[in-house]
Amino acid sequence: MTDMSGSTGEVVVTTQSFARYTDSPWRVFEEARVPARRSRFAHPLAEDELVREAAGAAALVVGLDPVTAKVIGAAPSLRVIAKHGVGVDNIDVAAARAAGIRVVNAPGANTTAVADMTMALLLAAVRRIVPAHTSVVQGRWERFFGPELAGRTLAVIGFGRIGQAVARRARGFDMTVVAYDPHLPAEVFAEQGVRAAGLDECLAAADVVTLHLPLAPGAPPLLGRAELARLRPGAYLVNTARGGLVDEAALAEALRDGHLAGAAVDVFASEPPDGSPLLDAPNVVLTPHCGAFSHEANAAMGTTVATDVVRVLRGLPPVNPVV
Ligand SMILES: NC(=O)C1=CN([C@@H]2O[C@H](COP(=O)(O)OP(=O)(O)OC[C@H]3O[C@@H](n4cnc5c(N)ncnc54)[C@H](O)[C@@H]3O)[C@@H](O)[C@H]2O)C=CC1
Ligand SMILES: O=C(O)CCC(=O)C(=O)O
Repeated sequence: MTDMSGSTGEVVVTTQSFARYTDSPWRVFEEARVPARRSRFAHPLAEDELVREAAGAAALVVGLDPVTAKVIGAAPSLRVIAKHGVGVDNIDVAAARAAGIRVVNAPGANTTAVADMTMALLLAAVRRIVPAHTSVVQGRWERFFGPELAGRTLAVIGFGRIGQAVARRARGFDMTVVAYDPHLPAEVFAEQGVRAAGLDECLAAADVVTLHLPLAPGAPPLLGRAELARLRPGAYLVNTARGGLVDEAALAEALRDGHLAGAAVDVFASEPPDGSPLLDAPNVVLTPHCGAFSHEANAAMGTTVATDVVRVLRGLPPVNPVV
C-alpha cells in the first residue's frame, strides 16, 4: 500500500475489502505514482466519517459506504468516486453528476463469485446444510430431507451478468429457468435458453426465485407482502442482490407461517442487520454480504477500479463509467 496521507490529491480507499487477497490493486496506484491510502477508520464508514475522509481526496474507492450529497458537497477536490463492485445504490450518482464528479464501477468483476454464491446458498437452503452442520457439531445426528433442484423452476429477476451466470448454473442442475428483465431484448433470453416472462408470471411459476437486479434509489421493495403471497406454497427465495428489494418483515412472516419453505439471504435492508426480523426467522441461511468475496473477484474489482481512478486523475475517459 502507498501511504501518503497528508499529501493533496490522494486516493482514499474506504472499503475494507480492497486488495484483501492480493496487493495487485495497490500496485496499479504505485506504478502510476498516484498517492493512495486506506481510510483511517477500520470499519464501514458512517456518513460523517466519510465526510472527513473525502474532504481532501481526489478520488474515493468505496464499498457500501454512503456517498451522499453531503459527502460530495464536502469534497471540493473530488474528481472520481469508484465503486469497488457493481451496485451504486449507496452513491448519490445524481449529486456526483451535478458536481462534475465521475462515478466508475467494476461490472463483471464479481459475476462468477456472486453466481457461485447464489448456487451455494440455494443448495444450502434446500438441503438444510446449516441445521445439518449444527446438528452434527452438537451431537444430535438429525438427518434432513429437502427437494432436488432437477425439474424445478427457477425464476431469475434481473437478467444481467449475474442473472445469466446463475441461469447457466441452474440449467447445469437440470432446472427450468424463466427470467424477468424489462430492459433486455428477447434475443438475450433465447441465447441463454431461458424463457422471458413478466414479473407476476415468474413469481407464480417459480419453485425458487432469485434476485439479480439493482436497487433503485427510493424505490419500494420489489417483493412486498403482496408479491411474496403470489409465490407458490413451499417456494424458496434467494437474495444476493440488495436487501431493500425485499420487505424483510413480510418475508419473515411468510417463512414463519410456512408459506415459503426457505430463504437464503446475503444482503439486508440495513447492514449489519441488527434487529432484522430475518435473524430469528425459521429456515433461513444468512451470510454477511460476501457474495463477491472470492479471491479472483477481489483482485479483479480492485485492479479494475484502481485502473479507472488513475485514468480519470490523468484526464482520460474511464473504461467503466457510471457517469
Ligand atoms: N451480494 C453481493 O456481494 C453482490 C451484489 N450485487 C448486486 O447484484 C446486482 C446485479 O449485478 P449484475 O448482474 O452484475 O448487474 P447487471 O447490470 O449486469 O444486471 C442487472 C440487470 O438488472 C436489470 N434490471 C434493472 N432494473 C430491473 C427491474 N426493475 N426488474 C428486473 N430487472 C431489472 C437490468 O436490465 C440488468 O440487465 C447489482 O446491482 C448489485 O446490487 C452485485 C455484486 C455483488
Ligand atoms: O463487496 C462489496 O463491498 C460490495 C459488493 C457488491 O455488493 C456489489 O458489487 O454491488
